[in-house]
Amino acid sequence: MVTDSPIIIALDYPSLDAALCMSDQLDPTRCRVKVGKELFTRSGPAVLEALHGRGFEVFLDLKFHDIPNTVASAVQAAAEQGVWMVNVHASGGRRMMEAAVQRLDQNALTTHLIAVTVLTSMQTDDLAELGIKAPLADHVERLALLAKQSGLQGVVCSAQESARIKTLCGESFLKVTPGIRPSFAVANDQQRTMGPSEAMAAGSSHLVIGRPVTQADDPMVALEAIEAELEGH
Ligand SMILES: O=c1ccn([C@@H]2O[C@H](COP(=O)(O)O)[C@@H](O)[C@H]2O)c(=O)[nH]1
Repeated sequence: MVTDSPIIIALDYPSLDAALCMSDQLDPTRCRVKVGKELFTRSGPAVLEALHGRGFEVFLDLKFHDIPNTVASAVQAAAEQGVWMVNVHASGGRRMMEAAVQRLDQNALTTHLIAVTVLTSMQTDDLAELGIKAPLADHVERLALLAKQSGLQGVVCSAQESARIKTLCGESFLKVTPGIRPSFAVANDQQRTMGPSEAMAAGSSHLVIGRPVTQADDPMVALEAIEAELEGH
């Protein structure tokens, strides 16, 4: 089932049952879902099968980061399971990203491949500790351009960087943005945040939303509030 909604709900749960309990309250015509490291490590490919069976398009957010051949094989494995989107870390470099793109092309796999720039939980000081002296926004832009030149379809970035990446990499280059925080939600461990409608106005193509919905007292009320805020975008 295909949706036009920019919303991707992060199913960060410790079991298949818990994730499916949430997904059974969601409508695949109104959002996509994201499977990350915790859920996939616990439930394996069964979760993808179960979500696909319910009609959801799935972003498999495993953020591969390894040598080119290993990443290309992992991306191929993900795509062969029918996921809508998969990702790698842009800091794995050009050869790694090109190998992943080439592997998808060689096998006629149409899964969207995007790259993580700088995690939305990080700030400039965190980069400085890693020896990266550039301002955070500059580093994000550098990695986004590298991802584009390597043939990827988009990046994971903070919505704070979406406008600049849109200018640099073009409108059709995907800007998938976690760290989305509606006014009723707390930041948790996110550092670079933005509200849903502000993020869309800034040029985000997709909004990744986890705890503001999944840990709300009533997840569906929280999701409807976000959808209402987004009406018109
Ligand atoms: O830079 C990144 C990359 C991925 N994520 C993931 O998105 C969700 C966000 O969940 P919230 O509960 O809305 O904070 C989560 O699965 C992260 O692993 C990210 O936050 N930042």
